[in-house]
Amino acid sequence: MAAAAAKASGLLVQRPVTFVTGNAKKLEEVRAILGQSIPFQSLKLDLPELQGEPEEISKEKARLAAIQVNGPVLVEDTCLCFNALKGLPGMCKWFLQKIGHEGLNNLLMAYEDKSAYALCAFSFALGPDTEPITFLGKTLGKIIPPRGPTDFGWDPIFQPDGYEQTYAEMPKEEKNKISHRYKALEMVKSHFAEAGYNFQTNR
Ligand SMILES: O=c1nc[nH]c2c1ncn2[C@H]1C[C@H](O)[C@@H](COP(=O)(O)OP(=O)(O)OP(=O)(O)O)O1
Ligand SMILES: [Mg+2]
Repeated sequence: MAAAAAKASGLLVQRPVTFVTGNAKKLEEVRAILGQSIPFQSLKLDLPELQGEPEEISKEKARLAAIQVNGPVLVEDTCLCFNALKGLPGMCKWFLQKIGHEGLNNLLMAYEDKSAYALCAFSFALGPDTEPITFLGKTLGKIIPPRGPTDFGWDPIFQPDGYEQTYAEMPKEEKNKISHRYKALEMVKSHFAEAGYNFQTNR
């Protein structure tokens, strides 16, 4: 209902948008990609690593975050999906932590098909009583033995289609122009522009 009201009149929303994540590298990219287009504050919270379809995980994260923040929240869930494994390992934070880049490569050893996609699901909720809306961004590529800096997740083993470099080897600006996160955020921006939200930036 709040969303409809904001849409109808471009009404002031009395709170700032809070991007909730426990991952500093994600936050860095979101800042770089959004620039000044959507002003937001951030909150470091480790939301539960839920399982299920990416869109549902993301929505549930937004519901949990909106309760904690009691205001407008933006969250995202990202997964790396292997086509040979029908989209698994999906919820890959624990996979990465336990088996690493080598283990993720080994998962594909039995398969010819090394193709994969990075999927990012952003969800936005105006508050704890509104249903989150989700925006998906997907970048296709393949899984390769690690190359490049190892400071962000599975970046070293993901080489996007049409590129000779892994996400990790690319300059940040390049990754941020083609990434799953960039694509999802383009949709978030369009939604914000259409809805005409006018968020108050300080409480
Ligand atoms: O662009 C990326 N490039 C490489 N690795 C990435 C990327 N984006 C997420 N990742 C990693 C982080 C985590 O190991 C898993 C996603 O899990 P995911 O639950 O979405 O992230 P998280 O738990 O680190 O942060 P959050 O507090 O927002 O849930 O993939
Ligand atoms: Mg997480």
